[in-house]
Amino acid sequence: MADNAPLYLTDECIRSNKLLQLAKLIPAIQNAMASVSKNSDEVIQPPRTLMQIPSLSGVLLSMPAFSKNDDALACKLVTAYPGNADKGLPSILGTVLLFDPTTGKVSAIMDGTEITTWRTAAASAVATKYLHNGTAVLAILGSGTQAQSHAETLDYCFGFQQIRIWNHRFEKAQKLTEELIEKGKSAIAYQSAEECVKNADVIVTATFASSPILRGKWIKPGAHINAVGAGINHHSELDAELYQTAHIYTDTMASAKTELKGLLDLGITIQGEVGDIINGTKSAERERITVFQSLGMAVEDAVSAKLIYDEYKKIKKL
Ligand SMILES: NC(=O)C1=CN([C@@H]2O[C@H](COP(=O)(O)OP(=O)(O)OC[C@H]3O[C@@H](n4cnc5c(N)ncnc54)[C@H](OP(=O)(O)O)[C@@H]3O)[C@@H](O)[C@H]2O)C=CC1
Ligand SMILES: O=C(O)C1=NCCCC1
Repeated sequence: MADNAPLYLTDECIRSNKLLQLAKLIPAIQNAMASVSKNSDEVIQPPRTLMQIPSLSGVLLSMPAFSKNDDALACKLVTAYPGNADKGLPSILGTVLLFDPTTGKVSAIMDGTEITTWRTAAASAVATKYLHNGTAVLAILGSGTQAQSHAETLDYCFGFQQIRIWNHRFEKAQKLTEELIEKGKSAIAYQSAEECVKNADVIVTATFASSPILRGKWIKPGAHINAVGAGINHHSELDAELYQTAHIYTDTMASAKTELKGLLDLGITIQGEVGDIINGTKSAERERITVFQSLGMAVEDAVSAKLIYDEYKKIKKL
């Protein structure tokens, strides 16, 4: 490889060299979320393009962003193909181009699945920190990649007494539960979503469900929900009653205007961005049911890619 050729970092390289560590990732994502909500030029992040391919049940998103504080300029191209599991592939596949911000030259090309997996869970951890009202019981609906990264990341941050897992196919809930138990966590698989979330403090929905899997009437007052999954829409996993009664925050209102149009058209109010709470420009009502409606932001990918690049150069002494 020529000296000035871009680095190529695969998901396996990122994993095996531990290039993306929660201890650094979570603060970086928190700063990025805060910056997005400041009226400044710290972050440039146009609304992403989201191209549906209905005949193949797939989606292709293009996500560019610049973070001045992190000196990170990147663009992620990412696909979501819910049917990929049958083909032995992750549902979410991505590639991130990281640029030298001063010249625009590509410095690294990275697989984007690890980045997407962990930065999404890190964003939920930040939202949970600012919106939750108790962290004894975590309930996760779904048992795929995001369910696993959320179990590990939220437990890393809050040390839950119990992690409950439900999946529409029970065997998969059992499998993730066993994996978590092997890692020393106190995990239980549930056959019923209602039983799984009963009295839970923090709930995660991370599925491709296109009709509600979580109902407002099942949830205790003050519970916090990280709604991560995007089936046909980003807001299909929770029922209308929940959206009508909860205080809802998102990561970026700029994307919410189009991607959550279905909710807004129902007259549902989005209180603001999690960054507003981090910045102290809005205050959370933790005693209410709160929802972090996660959309996913390009700047999260940019700062994650920069962390990986810097860590790789450090360990390889480049
Ligand atoms: N907000 C964000 O930033 C991001 C959001 N996402 C979204 O998170 C969700 C999960 O992604 P990921 O974990 O990578 O995907 P996986 O394919 O790894 O997991 C998907 C999970 O959803 C379950 N599932 C699939 N179809 C249905 C259904 N109709 N009803 C209920 N459950 C269903 C699967 O169960 P089984 O395998 O048994 O079918 C599995 O547990 C997706 O919607 C994805 O688009 C992903 C990345 C970033
Ligand atoms: O990377 C993201 O952000 C994604 N959001 C929605 C689903 C696909 C990936």
